[in-house]
Amino acid sequence: AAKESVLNICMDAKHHKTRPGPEGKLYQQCALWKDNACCTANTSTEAHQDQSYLYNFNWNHCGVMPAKCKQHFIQDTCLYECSPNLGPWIQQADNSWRRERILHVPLCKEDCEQWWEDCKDAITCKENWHKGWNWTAGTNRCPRGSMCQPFRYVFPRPADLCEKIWSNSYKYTQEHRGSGRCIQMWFDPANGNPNVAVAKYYAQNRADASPAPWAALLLLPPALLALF
Ligand SMILES: Nc1nc(=O)c2nc(CNc3ccc(C(=O)N[C@@H](CCC(=O)O)C(=O)O)cc3)cnc2[nH]1
Repeated sequence: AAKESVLNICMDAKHHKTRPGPEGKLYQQCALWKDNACCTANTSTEAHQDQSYLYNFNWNHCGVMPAKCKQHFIQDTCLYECSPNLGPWIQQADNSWRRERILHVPLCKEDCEQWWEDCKDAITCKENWHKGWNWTAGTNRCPRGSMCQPFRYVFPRPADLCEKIWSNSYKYTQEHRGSGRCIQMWFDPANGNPNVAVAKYYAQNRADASPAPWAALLLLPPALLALF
């Protein structure tokens, strides 16, 4: 049976609403989620700021991030903050700033590859952007000993970028946009939100949603097991 409880929910994190709902207007790249969102209008605006109050996170820690790369980080922020379709991948988190996180969200191949393509010449000093920064100035700066290098050295393949940058929030997949088997960071809202069906699919087919056949053995009385 479908795990209905993971459909149409918001994670318990820093800026998420308690439950999803319509927002009327969401800012620019986050507008795709306006009919049903986990973010407020305010969060959607902040997602577009270079130094937003969301996490005081600085994209420009190794010089200015090119606009064509930054649009993917904005889109990632919109998906992370606004999507009500990430329920099947919500897990407990061990961070001070959130109680829940997303883990292994199957990202469409094209979305990951375009992100990498548009960012391969951008510069960073870290592979995991969640941890290990120097925050003494109030925003993230490169820690001592970490070198500013092009993304293509820090993240040799698209999968390295999509998976490692946010502690495995995403899983790189071979699934294509429109297949109904992967989450899209970008979509045309005129055709509805394609991630609704993807969440439904994975809610029904998750490994941990139905017991493995061998689990039935646990139900055998111990005495009967002793006979074998
Ligand atoms: N897809 C996606 N998944 C995410 O989990 C995600 N998370 C953020 C939030 N980003 C950040 C980055 C750094 C810190 C931070 O304060 N890091 C500290 C450690 C804090 C702690 O874990 O207690 C550091 O050491 O740098 C917080 C949130 C933004 N976009 C995301 N996008």
